[in-house]
Amino acid sequence: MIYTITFNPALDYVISVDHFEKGVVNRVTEEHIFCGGKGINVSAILKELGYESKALGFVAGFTGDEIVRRAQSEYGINADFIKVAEGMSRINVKLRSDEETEINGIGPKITDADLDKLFAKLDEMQMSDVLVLSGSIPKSISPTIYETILNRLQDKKIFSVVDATGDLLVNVLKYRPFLIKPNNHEIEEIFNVKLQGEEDLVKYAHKLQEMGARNVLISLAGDGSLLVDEHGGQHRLGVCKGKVKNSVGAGDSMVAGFIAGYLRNGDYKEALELGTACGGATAFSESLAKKDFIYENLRQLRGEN
Ligand SMILES: Nc1ncnc2c1ncn2[C@@H]1O[C@H](COP(=O)(O)OP(=O)(O)O)[C@@H](O)[C@H]1O
Ligand SMILES: O=P(O)(O)OC[C@H]1O[C@](O)(COP(=O)(O)O)[C@@H](O)[C@@H]1O
Repeated sequence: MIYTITFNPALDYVISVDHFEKGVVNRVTEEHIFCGGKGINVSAILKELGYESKALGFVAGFTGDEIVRRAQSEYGINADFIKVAEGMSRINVKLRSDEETEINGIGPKITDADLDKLFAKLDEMQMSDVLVLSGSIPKSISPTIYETILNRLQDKKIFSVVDATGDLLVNVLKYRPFLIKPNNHEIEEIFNVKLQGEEDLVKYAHKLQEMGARNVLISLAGDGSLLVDEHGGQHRLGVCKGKVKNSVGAGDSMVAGFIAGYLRNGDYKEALELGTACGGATAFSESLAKKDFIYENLRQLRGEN
């Protein structure tokens, strides 16, 4: 079974404004609301690819109810969220204008008793299950929570996938996650450097492996991605061709596609190609990508069209 955890799900409020200006009233020309949060997005794309998963995490308030409703009705995923008493789930604003700007909210208060309920669900995990830990965590939780979870599951020999930023990511590397997927900006933040080219990408991927990661997938938005696999293989791939509509969720889609591609027969090239097709298909869609469009992008990427 595949489990995803979204500690801080959100309603993504995606708005378009012509030439956004600070300090004045801006009028929205287009608006959409989607159910979001990294783990939920991963579960949604896995479902498109034919893989069931259990989407775990915490929700609160009316926004939390709406997140669960949409996760089930729009994505058809098995949403097993814990409802917490205080606060509300986030509304994350995604502003599309001359530049893309994101404003991500804080999230509800999660108590130790709430966390215990999550641990009880995780205790059901079996050997070879996949656990996807992705996204930020609400301020009310200790920043060591990802470590706590992986430490707790250490003896179960699960495959863990971590898509998070800063210390949240760095501190779990000692648990040898199967896959991490930082983007280039996150690498720069972690190592406090400015990446200077392809050689630097390989260099920092190797550093992350030395720190414990097994497979490192660095995503580069419109410039594609680099995978350094645990056997030392380097795979550099470009992107699918298309017109970008909304790149929110492209990274999560790539993670889902990579997992599904890998689960098919353990082949890294296939995993990276399917991840790239999912990332591209989401970037070229108004919301998360649908199955047919993902496979259309995969065929285009492989030159089969
Ligand atoms: N503009 C784009 N054109 C084509 N593919 C894209 C585009 N943006 C993202 N993708 C695909 O999605 C993947 C993940 O996107 P990225 O923006 O790097 O992730 P994140 O959202 O985590 O920062 C990229 O490696 C690429 O394959
Ligand atoms: O938990 P974080 O880091 O605040 O990110 C949450 C946001 O990331 C998303 O999951 C999209 O992530 P990506 O664009 O990186 O795939 C949104 O749905 C959500 O608003």
